[in-house]
Amino acid sequence: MNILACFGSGQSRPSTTPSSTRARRSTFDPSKGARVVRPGPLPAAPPAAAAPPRAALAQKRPSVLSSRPNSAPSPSPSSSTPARSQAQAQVPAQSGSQRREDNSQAQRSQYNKDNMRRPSAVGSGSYGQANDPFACTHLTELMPITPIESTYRAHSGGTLPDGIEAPESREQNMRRLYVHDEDRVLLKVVHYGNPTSVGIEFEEGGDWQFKPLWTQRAGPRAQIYFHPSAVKAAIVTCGGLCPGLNDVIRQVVFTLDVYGVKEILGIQYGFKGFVDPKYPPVALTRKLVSRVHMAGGSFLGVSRGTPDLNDIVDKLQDWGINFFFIIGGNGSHAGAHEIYKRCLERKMKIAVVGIPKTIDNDLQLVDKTFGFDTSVEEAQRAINAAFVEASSAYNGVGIVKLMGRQSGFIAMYATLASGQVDIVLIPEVPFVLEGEHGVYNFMKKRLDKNGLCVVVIAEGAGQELLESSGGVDASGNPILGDIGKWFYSQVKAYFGKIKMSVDVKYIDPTYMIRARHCNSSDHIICSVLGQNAVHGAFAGYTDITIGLVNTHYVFLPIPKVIEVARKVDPNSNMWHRTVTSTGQPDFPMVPQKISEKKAQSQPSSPPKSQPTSPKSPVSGSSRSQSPGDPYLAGAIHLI
Ligand SMILES: Nc1ncnc2c1ncn2[C@@H]1O[C@H](COP(=O)(O)OP(=O)(O)O)[C@@H](O)[C@H]1O
Ligand SMILES: O=P(O)(O)OC[C@H]1O[C@](O)(COP(=O)(O)O)[C@@H](O)[C@@H]1O
Repeated sequence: MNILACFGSGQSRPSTTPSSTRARRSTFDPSKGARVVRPGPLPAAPPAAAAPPRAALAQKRPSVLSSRPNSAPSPSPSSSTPARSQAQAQVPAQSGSQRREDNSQAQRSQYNKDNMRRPSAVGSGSYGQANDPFACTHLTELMPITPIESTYRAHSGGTLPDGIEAPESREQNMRRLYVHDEDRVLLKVVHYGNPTSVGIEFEEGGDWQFKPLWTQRAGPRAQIYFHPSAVKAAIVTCGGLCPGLNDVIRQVVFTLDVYGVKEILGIQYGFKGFVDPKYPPVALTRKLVSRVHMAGGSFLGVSRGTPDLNDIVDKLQDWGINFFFIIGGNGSHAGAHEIYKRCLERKMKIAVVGIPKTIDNDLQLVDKTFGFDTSVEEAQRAINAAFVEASSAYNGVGIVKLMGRQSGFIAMYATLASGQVDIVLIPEVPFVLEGEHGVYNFMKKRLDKNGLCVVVIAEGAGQELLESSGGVDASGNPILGDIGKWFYSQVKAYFGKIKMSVDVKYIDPTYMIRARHCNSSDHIICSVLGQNAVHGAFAGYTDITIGLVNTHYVFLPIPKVIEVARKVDPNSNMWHRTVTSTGQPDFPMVPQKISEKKAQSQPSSPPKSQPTSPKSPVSGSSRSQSPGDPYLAGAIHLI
């Protein structure tokens, strides 16, 4: 691939990795870790040698407050002086820059004291607990490192020259630039009032009590664990395309540049770029990436397929990489986690940071992934075209197939957004086509009533109806049968059989929705994710990814987000809203009358501590996922 294809001809070609760096194999040397450039001004870190091993911390994490070496010291109980006067009181005759630093420290301490909320103030739950599932791995748990004062200066773009005293207001601003390591974001914000509440999730054992789960707030820290001049970063984009990839790369590069990092490598064509000598890494600069966000795709290239991860780790070591940013989905994050573990075995001081990319939005825990909004927006164009065609034709039927191999988020959101869809079919909600309660019959009803019918079908829907190849792609993802084309031919056959004249149009915008550049909302998400990935690495975290949780950006441990791919919950409010909007009924696989159902099993009150299946006679879409009662709600609806 011509790496500059998307920039036009006026730019110079990026240089490839210098051979000298390729030849050098770096080994971890604690003494050459982070260099302290300005001793003193920040709260002292605990002695490096005292850093407990990771395993011990995982077992015994008494409090996040004390487990992080860069936690600010607890403020003295007697100190109640306002930040400014306290800071002034502590400053003897000093140089301007020294005084500025001490002021800054005192103000930060006071600020922390004033603003610190202990677990008791925010409720119990995961915060600071020994088994906190969202505690992120910090490099100091793995090896001794001494932090330094952050070089990130978002306000000024650089430090003031020595001898020039900053105005007080600037110091105050700086104090507010950093996120404290103890800041947390609540993961689940709904406190369910009853076990039948829609969307409720049950813990093991059927516990539905509200348990606060806290995630770690992302953002720049006052102390960093790598000196920018010692950082060599690598960025890779893996998996399928997604709008916004270039935006994320751009912001990672910009933010590294603001910290002062000079060496940034772009790995070409995903993980393959580590092992294919035809595509060596390219040197990335602020100038080179400044306009890449205007184009879709990834200017570095993407790929699927799994090269030997040891080869990748060899290359990271050979090239001296100590920041590794992986922009990818579930598969890439699984790879990132494996790479982190292998780096750990080799005692490499490296921050492995993921940035979730999945157009399917199928990543656990986060509000949404970047590019998803854009794909939903682009899908509107296809749905609208289907609607226009259908509404202008005699008995017009428009069918749109949308991406979503194993989850129907794009189809669901695009349907809700468009307001032009009669039926949406997704992988998570099985359906029957034939019969009184099947899809075809409902299509006929809509045609009889409105003269048109628009159907959105996710590519992973109804796979059980098709002959699948059973194969997998290079990354191990299942290769699906083409449900869109198949459904199109079946619809034509059905209406032919019942001798009803229909005009069926089929639109498959699959690659159009992910090949475009992103919309404004995604530009913003990409920017903040990219920036926070760099903040996370400098803050010393590893094996983390960045997510948007309840509108806040957080660091999440990679293992938590890849436990299982996210799917549309048919018991969720959002699915109910969607079918309320389309007006479609359930298309149950095994339609049964409620009387038959009752005869089969005498329902008793649910066993203690077991979820009660929520039933919604209105939408009929609230399907219990418990095996004994699969479609009771659908049966109620049909009566
Ligand atoms: N379980 C896994 N362990 C290690 N690496 C994986 C795993 N699954 C996928 N990968 C790697 O991640 C890359 C992207 O995975 P893929 O499934 O294609 O996309 P995505 O990351 O979007 O899910 C692949 O090139 C492959 O090398
Ligand atoms: O044809 P390709 O490039 O394998 O991509 C198609 C697949 O990628 C997806 O978009 C998911 O990929 P990502 O999770 O990597 O974004 C699926 O919806 C779709 O089946």
